[in-house]
Amino acid sequence: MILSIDEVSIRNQNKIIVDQVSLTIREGDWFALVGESGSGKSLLSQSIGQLLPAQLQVEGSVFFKEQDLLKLSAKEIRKLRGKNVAYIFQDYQGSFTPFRKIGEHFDEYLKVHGFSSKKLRYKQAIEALESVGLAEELYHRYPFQLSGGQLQRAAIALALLLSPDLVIADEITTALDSVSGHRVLEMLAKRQKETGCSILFITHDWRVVRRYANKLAIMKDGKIVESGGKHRILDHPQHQYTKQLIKSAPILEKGLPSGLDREMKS
Ligand SMILES: Nc1ncnc2c1ncn2[C@@H]1O[C@H](COP(=O)(O)OP(=O)(O)OP(=O)(O)O)[C@@H](O)[C@H]1O
Repeated sequence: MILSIDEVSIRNQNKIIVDQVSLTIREGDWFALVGESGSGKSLLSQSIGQLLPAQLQVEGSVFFKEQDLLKLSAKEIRKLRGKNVAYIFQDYQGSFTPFRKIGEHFDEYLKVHGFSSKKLRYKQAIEALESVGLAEELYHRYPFQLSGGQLQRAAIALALLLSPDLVIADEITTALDSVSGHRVLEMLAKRQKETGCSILFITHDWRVVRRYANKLAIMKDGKIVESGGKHRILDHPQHQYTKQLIKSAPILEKGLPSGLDREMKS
Protein backbone atom coordinates (compact mmCIF):
# COMPACT_ATOMS: atom_id res chain seq x y z
CA MET A 1 0.00 0.00 0.00
CA ILE A 2 1.41 3.40 -1.01
CA LEU A 3 -1.20 5.80 0.28
CA SER A 4 -4.08 5.42 2.68
CA ILE A 5 -6.46 8.31 3.10
CA ASP A 6 -8.43 7.72 6.31
CA GLU A 7 -11.57 9.69 7.08
CA VAL A 8 -10.26 12.96 5.72
CA SER A 9 -12.58 15.94 6.09
CA ILE A 10 -11.89 19.43 4.79
CA ARG A 11 -13.91 22.41 5.96
CA ASN A 12 -14.00 26.15 5.81
CA GLN A 13 -15.58 28.33 8.49
CA ASN A 14 -19.14 27.47 7.64
CA LYS A 15 -19.26 24.17 5.81
CA ILE A 16 -17.77 20.73 5.31
CA ILE A 17 -16.40 20.51 1.75
CA VAL A 18 -14.86 17.01 1.91
CA ASP A 19 -16.66 14.66 4.27
CA GLN A 20 -14.83 11.71 5.86
CA VAL A 21 -13.24 10.38 2.70
CA SER A 22 -11.23 7.16 2.83
CA LEU A 23 -9.39 5.49 -0.03
CA THR A 24 -6.32 3.34 -0.58
CA ILE A 25 -3.80 3.48 -3.42
CA ARG A 26 -1.51 0.52 -4.00
CA GLU A 27 1.84 0.16 -5.77
CA GLY A 28 1.44 0.62 -9.52
CA ASP A 29 -2.22 1.72 -9.37
CA TRP A 30 -3.58 4.21 -11.86
CA PHE A 31 -6.31 5.41 -9.52
CA ALA A 32 -8.89 7.64 -11.20
CA LEU A 33 -10.92 10.05 -9.09
CA VAL A 34 -14.00 11.24 -10.94
CA GLY A 35 -17.12 13.14 -10.00
CA GLU A 36 -19.01 16.31 -10.52
CA SER A 37 -17.39 19.72 -10.56
CA GLY A 38 -16.99 21.11 -7.06
CA SER A 39 -17.25 17.72 -5.34
CA GLY A 40 -13.86 18.24 -3.66
CA LYS A 41 -11.49 16.16 -5.81
CA SER A 42 -8.82 18.83 -6.13
CA LEU A 43 -8.95 19.83 -2.48
CA LEU A 44 -8.67 16.20 -1.41
CA SER A 45 -5.61 15.74 -3.62
CA GLN A 46 -4.05 18.98 -2.36
CA SER A 47 -4.49 17.87 1.25
CA ILE A 48 -2.14 14.92 0.62
CA GLY A 49 0.86 17.22 0.14
CA GLN A 50 -0.35 19.86 2.61
CA LEU A 51 -1.08 22.22 -0.26
CA LEU A 52 -4.50 23.38 0.94
CA PRO A 53 -5.18 27.12 1.17
CA ALA A 54 -4.60 28.35 4.72
CA GLN A 55 -8.26 29.17 5.38
CA LEU A 56 -9.27 25.50 5.06
CA GLN A 57 -8.97 23.02 7.91
CA VAL A 58 -8.26 19.36 7.43
CA GLU A 59 -8.95 16.41 9.76
CA GLY A 60 -8.19 12.71 9.49
CA SER A 61 -4.97 11.07 8.35
CA VAL A 62 -3.08 10.44 5.12
CA PHE A 63 -0.64 7.58 5.57
CA PHE A 64 2.23 7.35 3.12
CA LYS A 65 4.41 4.37 4.00
CA GLU A 66 3.34 4.46 7.67
CA GLN A 67 3.91 8.20 7.96
CA ASP A 68 0.94 10.50 8.52
CA LEU A 69 1.58 13.29 6.01
CA LEU A 70 -0.86 15.61 7.72
CA LYS A 71 1.34 15.55 10.83
CA LEU A 72 4.61 16.43 9.10
CA SER A 73 6.21 19.83 9.66
CA ALA A 74 6.39 22.28 6.73
CA LYS A 75 10.07 21.39 6.26
CA GLU A 76 9.42 17.64 6.29
CA ILE A 77 6.56 17.80 3.78
CA ARG A 78 8.59 20.06 1.46
CA LYS A 79 11.33 17.45 1.43
CA LEU A 80 8.83 14.71 0.66
CA ARG A 81 7.09 16.63 -2.16
CA GLY A 82 8.91 16.04 -5.40
CA LYS A 83 11.07 13.27 -4.01
CA ASN A 84 8.27 10.88 -2.92
CA VAL A 85 5.02 12.55 -3.95
CA ALA A 86 4.90 14.73 -7.06
CA TYR A 87 2.14 16.89 -8.51
CA ILE A 88 1.22 17.70 -12.10
CA PHE A 89 -1.48 20.32 -12.56
CA GLN A 90 -3.83 21.38 -15.32
CA ASP A 91 -2.04 24.74 -15.55
CA TYR A 92 1.20 23.57 -17.16
CA GLN A 93 2.36 27.15 -17.65
CA GLY A 94 2.29 27.55 -13.87
CA SER A 95 4.76 24.65 -13.55
CA PHE A 96 7.47 26.82 -15.11
CA THR A 97 8.90 30.27 -14.40
CA PRO A 98 8.50 32.28 -17.64
CA PHE A 99 11.96 33.86 -17.71
CA ARG A 100 13.95 30.74 -16.96
CA LYS A 101 14.88 28.20 -19.60
CA ILE A 102 13.34 24.74 -19.38
CA GLY A 103 16.70 23.20 -18.52
CA GLU A 104 17.27 25.57 -15.61
CA HIS A 105 14.16 24.18 -13.92
CA PHE A 106 15.55 20.65 -14.12
CA ASP A 107 19.00 21.80 -13.04
CA GLU A 108 17.68 23.68 -10.02
CA TYR A 109 15.43 20.80 -8.95
CA LEU A 110 18.31 18.31 -9.05
CA LYS A 111 20.64 20.73 -7.27
CA VAL A 112 18.15 21.28 -4.43
CA HIS A 113 17.89 17.52 -4.03
CA GLY A 114 21.62 17.04 -3.63
CA PHE A 115 22.99 16.40 -7.13
CA SER A 116 26.25 18.34 -6.99
CA SER A 117 27.81 17.47 -10.35
CA LYS A 118 26.69 19.91 -13.08
CA LYS A 119 27.59 17.42 -15.78
CA LEU A 120 25.48 14.69 -14.16
CA ARG A 121 22.56 17.11 -13.69
CA TYR A 122 22.66 17.98 -17.39
CA LYS A 123 22.76 14.31 -18.36
CA GLN A 124 19.81 13.48 -16.10
CA ALA A 125 17.78 16.42 -17.41
CA ILE A 126 18.33 15.41 -21.03
CA GLU A 127 17.41 11.81 -20.25
CA ALA A 128 14.25 13.01 -18.50
CA LEU A 129 13.24 15.17 -21.48
CA GLU A 130 13.95 12.34 -23.89
CA SER A 131 11.88 9.94 -21.75
CA VAL A 132 8.79 11.96 -22.62
CA GLY A 133 9.73 12.36 -26.29
CA LEU A 134 11.31 15.82 -26.09
CA ALA A 135 14.59 16.63 -27.87
CA GLU A 136 17.72 17.96 -26.17
CA GLU A 137 17.37 21.35 -27.82
CA LEU A 138 14.26 22.05 -25.70
CA TYR A 139 16.52 22.20 -22.65
CA HIS A 140 17.78 25.53 -23.94
CA ARG A 141 14.38 27.07 -24.72
CA TYR A 142 12.13 29.28 -22.66
CA PRO A 143 8.70 27.94 -21.66
CA PHE A 144 6.89 30.23 -24.12
CA GLN A 145 8.87 28.63 -26.94
CA LEU A 146 7.15 25.25 -26.34
CA SER A 147 3.63 24.19 -27.26
CA GLY A 148 1.13 23.38 -24.51
CA GLY A 149 1.55 19.65 -25.07
CA GLN A 150 5.34 19.90 -25.01
CA LEU A 151 5.20 21.94 -21.80
CA GLN A 152 2.92 19.44 -20.11
CA ARG A 153 5.25 16.60 -21.16
CA ALA A 154 8.16 18.60 -19.71
CA ALA A 155 6.08 18.99 -16.52
CA ILE A 156 5.68 15.20 -16.40
CA ALA A 157 9.43 14.73 -16.90
CA LEU A 158 10.08 17.21 -14.07
CA ALA A 159 7.56 15.55 -11.76
CA LEU A 160 9.10 12.12 -12.38
CA LEU A 161 12.71 13.31 -12.24
CA LEU A 162 13.35 11.97 -8.73
CA SER A 163 11.31 8.77 -9.26
CA PRO A 164 8.49 9.57 -6.83
CA ASP A 165 6.34 6.71 -5.53
CA LEU A 166 3.14 8.64 -6.12
CA VAL A 167 2.21 11.13 -8.84
CA ILE A 168 -0.89 13.25 -8.34
CA ALA A 169 -2.21 14.44 -11.70
CA ASP A 170 -5.08 16.93 -11.54
CA GLU A 171 -6.90 17.29 -14.87
CA ILE A 172 -3.62 17.44 -16.73
CA THR A 173 -5.06 17.29 -20.24
CA THR A 174 -8.04 19.61 -19.83
CA ALA A 175 -6.23 22.60 -21.34
CA LEU A 176 -4.82 20.65 -24.31
CA ASP A 177 -6.23 19.69 -27.70
CA SER A 178 -7.12 16.01 -27.97
CA VAL A 179 -4.03 14.92 -29.91
CA SER A 180 -1.62 16.63 -27.50
CA GLY A 181 -3.65 15.35 -24.55
CA HIS A 182 -3.44 11.82 -25.88
CA ARG A 183 0.33 12.11 -26.32
CA VAL A 184 0.73 13.44 -22.77
CA LEU A 185 -1.24 10.51 -21.36
CA GLU A 186 0.69 7.98 -23.42
CA MET A 187 3.93 9.44 -22.09
CA LEU A 188 2.65 9.32 -18.52
CA ALA A 189 1.57 5.69 -19.00
CA LYS A 190 4.98 4.83 -20.50
CA ARG A 191 6.81 6.46 -17.60
CA GLN A 192 4.56 4.70 -15.13
CA LYS A 193 5.50 1.35 -16.69
CA GLU A 194 9.18 2.26 -16.54
CA THR A 195 9.20 3.58 -12.97
CA GLY A 196 6.38 1.58 -11.35
CA CYS A 197 4.97 4.68 -9.66
CA SER A 198 1.34 4.94 -8.56
CA ILE A 199 -0.88 7.64 -10.02
CA LEU A 200 -3.81 9.47 -8.48
CA PHE A 201 -5.54 10.82 -11.55
CA ILE A 202 -8.31 13.40 -11.34
CA THR A 203 -10.40 13.60 -14.47
CA HIS A 204 -13.79 14.20 -16.04
CA ASP A 205 -12.89 12.16 -19.09
CA TRP A 206 -14.35 8.67 -19.03
CA ARG A 207 -12.42 7.64 -22.13
CA VAL A 208 -9.24 8.20 -20.13
CA VAL A 209 -10.63 6.22 -17.20
CA ARG A 210 -11.53 3.35 -19.51
CA ARG A 211 -8.15 3.33 -21.20
CA TYR A 212 -5.67 3.84 -18.37
CA ALA A 213 -7.14 3.37 -14.88
CA ASN A 214 -7.28 0.13 -12.93
CA LYS A 215 -9.04 1.59 -9.86
CA LEU A 216 -11.76 4.15 -9.65
CA ALA A 217 -13.54 6.26 -7.04
CA ILE A 218 -16.59 8.42 -7.67
CA MET A 219 -17.03 11.59 -5.63
CA LYS A 220 -20.20 13.58 -5.09
CA ASP A 221 -20.82 16.43 -2.66
CA GLY A 222 -17.59 15.81 -0.78
CA LYS A 223 -18.13 12.07 -0.33
CA ILE A 224 -16.91 8.95 -2.12
CA VAL A 225 -20.11 7.26 -3.26
CA GLU A 226 -18.45 4.24 -4.83
CA SER A 227 -14.95 2.87 -5.32
CA GLY A 228 -13.29 -0.31 -6.56
CA GLY A 229 -11.84 -1.96 -9.64
CA LYS A 230 -12.53 -0.16 -12.91
CA HIS A 231 -14.21 -3.07 -14.62
CA ARG A 232 -16.48 -3.79 -11.67
CA ILE A 233 -17.64 -0.19 -11.54
CA LEU A 234 -18.00 0.35 -15.28
CA ASP A 235 -19.77 -2.95 -15.86
CA HIS A 236 -21.79 -3.14 -12.63
CA PRO A 237 -22.18 0.31 -11.09
CA GLN A 238 -24.03 0.13 -7.77
CA HIS A 239 -24.73 3.73 -6.87
CA GLN A 240 -27.41 5.71 -8.67
CA TYR A 241 -25.02 8.63 -9.24
CA THR A 242 -22.39 6.36 -10.84
CA LYS A 243 -25.09 4.94 -13.12
CA GLN A 244 -26.09 8.46 -14.13
CA LEU A 245 -22.48 9.48 -14.82
CA ILE A 246 -21.88 6.41 -16.97
CA LYS A 247 -25.13 6.96 -18.82
CA SER A 248 -24.18 10.54 -19.62
CA ALA A 249 -20.84 9.37 -21.07
CA PRO A 250 -22.18 7.99 -24.36
CA ILE A 251 -19.00 6.27 -25.37
CA LEU A 252 -19.19 4.09 -22.26
CA GLU A 253 -22.86 3.34 -22.53
CA LYS A 254 -22.35 2.01 -26.03
CA GLY A 255 -19.78 -0.36 -24.56
CA LEU A 256 -17.38 -0.06 -27.46
CA PRO A 257 -13.86 -0.25 -26.16
CA SER A 258 -12.56 -0.63 -29.70
CA GLY A 259 -14.49 2.46 -30.76
CA LEU A 260 -12.78 4.19 -27.89
CA ASP A 261 -9.38 3.30 -29.26
CA ARG A 262 -10.31 4.65 -32.68
CA GLU A 263 -11.41 7.94 -31.18
CA MET A 264 -8.32 8.30 -28.99
CA LYS A 265 -5.99 7.72 -31.92
CA SER A 266 -7.77 10.00 -34.40
N1 LIG B 1 -9.83 28.12 -1.07
C1 LIG B 1 -11.09 27.74 -0.94
N2 LIG B 1 -11.86 28.23 0.05
C2 LIG B 1 -13.14 27.86 0.19
N3 LIG B 1 -13.76 26.98 -0.64
C3 LIG B 1 -13.05 26.48 -1.65
C4 LIG B 1 -11.67 26.81 -1.86
N4 LIG B 1 -11.22 26.14 -2.95
C5 LIG B 1 -12.28 25.42 -3.41
N5 LIG B 1 -13.37 25.62 -2.63
C6 LIG B 1 -14.69 25.02 -2.81
O1 LIG B 1 -14.60 23.66 -2.44
C7 LIG B 1 -15.40 22.86 -3.30
C8 LIG B 1 -14.57 21.75 -3.90
O2 LIG B 1 -13.61 22.31 -4.79
P1 LIG B 1 -12.62 21.40 -5.67
O3 LIG B 1 -11.79 22.34 -6.50
O4 LIG B 1 -11.91 20.45 -4.80
O5 LIG B 1 -13.66 20.61 -6.59
P2 LIG B 1 -13.37 19.61 -7.80
O6 LIG B 1 -14.17 18.40 -7.53
O7 LIG B 1 -11.91 19.46 -7.99
O8 LIG B 1 -14.00 20.41 -9.01
P3 LIG B 1 -13.56 20.50 -10.55
O9 LIG B 1 -13.82 19.14 -11.11
O10 LIG B 1 -14.44 21.55 -11.12
O11 LIG B 1 -12.09 20.88 -10.55
C9 LIG B 1 -16.01 23.80 -4.33
O12 LIG B 1 -17.33 24.12 -3.94
C10 LIG B 1 -15.14 25.02 -4.26
O13 LIG B 1 -15.86 26.18 -4.57
